[in-house]
Amino acid sequence: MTQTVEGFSKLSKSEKIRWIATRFTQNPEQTEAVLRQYWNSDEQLQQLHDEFIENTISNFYLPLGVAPNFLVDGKIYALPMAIEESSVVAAASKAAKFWGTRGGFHTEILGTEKVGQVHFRYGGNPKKLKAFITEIMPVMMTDIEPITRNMEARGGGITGITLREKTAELPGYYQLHCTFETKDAMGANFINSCLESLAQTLMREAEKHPTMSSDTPGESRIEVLMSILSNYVPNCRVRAEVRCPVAELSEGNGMNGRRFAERMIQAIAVAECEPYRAVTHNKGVMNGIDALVIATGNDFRAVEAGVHAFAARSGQYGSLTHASLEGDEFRFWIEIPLALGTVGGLTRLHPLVKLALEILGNPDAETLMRLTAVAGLAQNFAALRSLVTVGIQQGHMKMHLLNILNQLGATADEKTALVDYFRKHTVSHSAASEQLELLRKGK
Ligand SMILES: CC(C)(COP(=O)([O-])OP(=O)([O-])OC[C@H]1O[C@@H](n2cnc3c(N)ncnc32)[C@H](O)[C@@H]1OP(=O)([O-])[O-])[C@@H](O)C(=O)NCCC(=O)NCCSC(=O)C[C@@](C)(O)CC(=O)[O-]
Ligand SMILES: NC(=O)C1=CN([C@@H]2O[C@H](COP(=O)(O)OP(=O)(O)OC[C@H]3O[C@@H](n4cnc5c(N)ncnc54)[C@H](O)[C@@H]3O)[C@@H](O)[C@H]2O)C=CC1
Repeated sequence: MTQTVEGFSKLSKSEKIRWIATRFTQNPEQTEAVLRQYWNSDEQLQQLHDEFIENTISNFYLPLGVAPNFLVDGKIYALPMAIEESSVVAAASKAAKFWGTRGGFHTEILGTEKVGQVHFRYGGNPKKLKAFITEIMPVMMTDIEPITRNMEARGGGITGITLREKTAELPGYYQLHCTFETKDAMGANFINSCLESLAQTLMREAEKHPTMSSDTPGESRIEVLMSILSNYVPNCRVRAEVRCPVAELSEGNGMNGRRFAERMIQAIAVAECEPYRAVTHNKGVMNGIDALVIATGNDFRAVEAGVHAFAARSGQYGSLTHASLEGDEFRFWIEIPLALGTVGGLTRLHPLVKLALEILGNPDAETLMRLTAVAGLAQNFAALRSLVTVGIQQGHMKMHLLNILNQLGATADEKTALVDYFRKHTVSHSAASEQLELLRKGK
């Protein structure tokens, strides 16, 4: 049976499922049953989900958890988190509880500037190009006005357009480097529409212009390659911080507060100079960030790409979080670029996203940036706190126990008994398997 297909996109949903099930799975009836099991019983709702993407055959569930007790800038929040990994929500909750009694999290928006670029080639005199761009700038702004009008009314729009010569990096390569304010939208579609308008004007005017036109009639010497936003947004940045006297750090850490603070700072110093550690350190930060980004219907690929580029901005990939100990005061903070939206994309469409935003008090984009940075900082604090004290496995495996028992096919009663047993014993896959066997043998 052939495993390639022409016109798959034109098949009905049932036909797509049948085609996939019969060609790629052992038991097509069971495959169809599993896929249908995850359909929503409300047909309209299912259709909404089907239409989010293309070739939809089912829904892919992720658990939605909630981490309560986040005191951020004097206000209490419960953070909705969509994530598949056990212990992340518990860790965030524990960190929130800890800092809630120590003044909470303090945040600051350091900028909201988004970026997009028109990449083009030009083989002529750079001075002539500069003069030409200056000359056509008013035309560009007039042409783009229908796209920017509404955003400007909200206080946003294009904030800058500069010609950048990049011929040292790549022969003939120039760009229009543009900056934007997109208010409560992440802004990808707005920015891309603006850039494509700028590119069209650039090409059109170059064809007409005596110094820019090529020898071939109807062609210009400027050739636009592509127009696209950048997901690197170092000036759309937020800072979140916690601080307290070292004496207040000892609680629950099993060690003197100053020693704990010093070990935290050392752990960050390791992540600053050792990329193998920095990647895992930042993965822990992203546990919190991605979970909130996904729950609020934002683009986690965009956030991930931008954050890691920022972590490598010095040329060496390093820690996203930082800590200091000045006198008796311990400070722990994160500075992170985040282009997020509370309008646009799926934010007003997906019922669970709408609910997640409601739980957060229907924040504007800046507030969501603040809360997301806090989620990353809290997560990193929880992970480092475990790492520099008892180790990660104790808490993580405690949370992972139910997954292990489910994998082993434990019944509800067996799970209750073994959760109780492992309150006082170290969890591992083999220990869980052994104890389940003993339980079943009645020992
Ligand atoms: C896992 C804990 C929280 C246990 O911590 P614990 O001290 O055993 O928890 P506890 O039972 O004493 O409870 C204290 C609080 O923790 C929370 N908590 C506790 N249990 C639950 C639960 N079942 N459900 C929800 N919340 C829970 C909750 O806030 C609770 O307060 P309460 O609700 O009772 O008032 C702790 O050990 C911890 O924070 N560990 C860190 C876990 C972690 O970072 N996981 C991420 C996955 S590992 C990874 O991917 C990243 C990493 C580690 O590699 C990054 C890096 O290397 O930097
Ligand atoms: N490289 C990337 O990151 C790319 C991402 N995308 C996708 O684009 C989507 C995000 O694009 P957006 O333009 O944000 O969404 P969108 O296209 O849904 O537009 C948001 C629109 O909402 C309107 N709006 C209403 N109230 C507003 C307010 N208070 N502030 C700002 N705008 C307001 C504006 O017209 C704005 O353009 C995401 O789904 C993302 O995955 C698309 C292309 C590339």
